[in-house]
Amino acid sequence: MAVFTPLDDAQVASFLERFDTGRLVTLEGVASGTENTTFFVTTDRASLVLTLFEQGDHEELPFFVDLLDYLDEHRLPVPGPVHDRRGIALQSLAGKPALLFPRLPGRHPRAPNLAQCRALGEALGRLHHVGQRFEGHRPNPRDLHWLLASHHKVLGYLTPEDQTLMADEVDTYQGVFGDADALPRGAIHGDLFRDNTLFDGDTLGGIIDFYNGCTGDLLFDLAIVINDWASDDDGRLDPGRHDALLTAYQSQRPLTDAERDAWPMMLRMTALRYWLSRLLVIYVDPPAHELTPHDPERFRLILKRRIAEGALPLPA
Ligand SMILES: Nc1ncnc2c1ncn2[C@@H]1O[C@H](COP(=O)(O)OP(=O)(O)O)[C@@H](O)[C@H]1O
Ligand SMILES: N[C@@H](CCOP(=O)(O)O)C(=O)O
Repeated sequence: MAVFTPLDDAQVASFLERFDTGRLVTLEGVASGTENTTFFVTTDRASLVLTLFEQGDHEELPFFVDLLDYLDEHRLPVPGPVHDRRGIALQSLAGKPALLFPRLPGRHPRAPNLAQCRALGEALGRLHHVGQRFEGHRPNPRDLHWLLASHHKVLGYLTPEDQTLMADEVDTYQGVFGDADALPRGAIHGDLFRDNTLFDGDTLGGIIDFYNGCTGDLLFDLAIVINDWASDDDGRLDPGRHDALLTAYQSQRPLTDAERDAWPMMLRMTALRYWLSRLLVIYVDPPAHELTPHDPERFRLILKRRIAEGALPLPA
């Protein structure tokens, strides 16, 4: 479930009076999602999504509002936060920070087809192209520094073989990604899994859940996408989806030589990033609310595949 803070019609009807979005017709809690409380709100004029922030550092919320405003102004398919009559987006409701968004059309693709991969690749390439000029700043919370500091916490829960695998990998990444300025940086989504996109048929309705958004290596974002969108059940890269995504991405932002060199290792580092974050959720820092944790094994498998098989050739 993802309604941690229940709301009633009267609370939301009164909340909506701050906006020019019409009067409440229906209020529906959204079951999916893992971190925040989400409601679908229908008014006599609009379909909206209401998010109450349940965790995280609330001081970071203005960064996410600025990022979404910026991407929306640049016509990226994201839900730009609705601003109230005074021009303010970030609100408070039931004692929690709250944002209202337009409801985007579509569903999360479970098995994305090639047209959907092309649409996502093109949108991500555009996001990274315009995101290089975004002036906000938030360090990547899941970068190499985090891997270095956090991986020790889970080693004791792993088999000796996996302990060696994880420790050796992190050591290797230090050699490859130690130079912070080597790769192009800008605004990134930071967690662009299939379930953070909505597709209406082959049309990308939008990209949601920017709360891992930050400023960091663009290649980090792209590697997260390829590992999630283009891996088969055995963790192998599917050449069709891989090439569709990367060709569309590069039509908007060609990769630099330094990025091409770093690519195989970035696929490995971002696989380990999720292996580790999922292990941390299970063993070290379980969420306050009861939720089914994501499976760490999926990303251990992907990591082992990338080590054994390397990356596929990058399209030109
Ligand atoms: N702007 C939006 N338009 C349509 N559906 C949305 C929108 N934002 C969120 N949702 C729906 O709400 C669910 C939970 O939102 P999400 O931001 O992913 O929550 P959480 O941060 O708790 O994981 C999504 O899976 C999606 O179904
Ligand atoms: N989408 C992720 C969860 C978000 O990552 P986190 O590092 O912020 O916990 C997943 O599938 O594990």
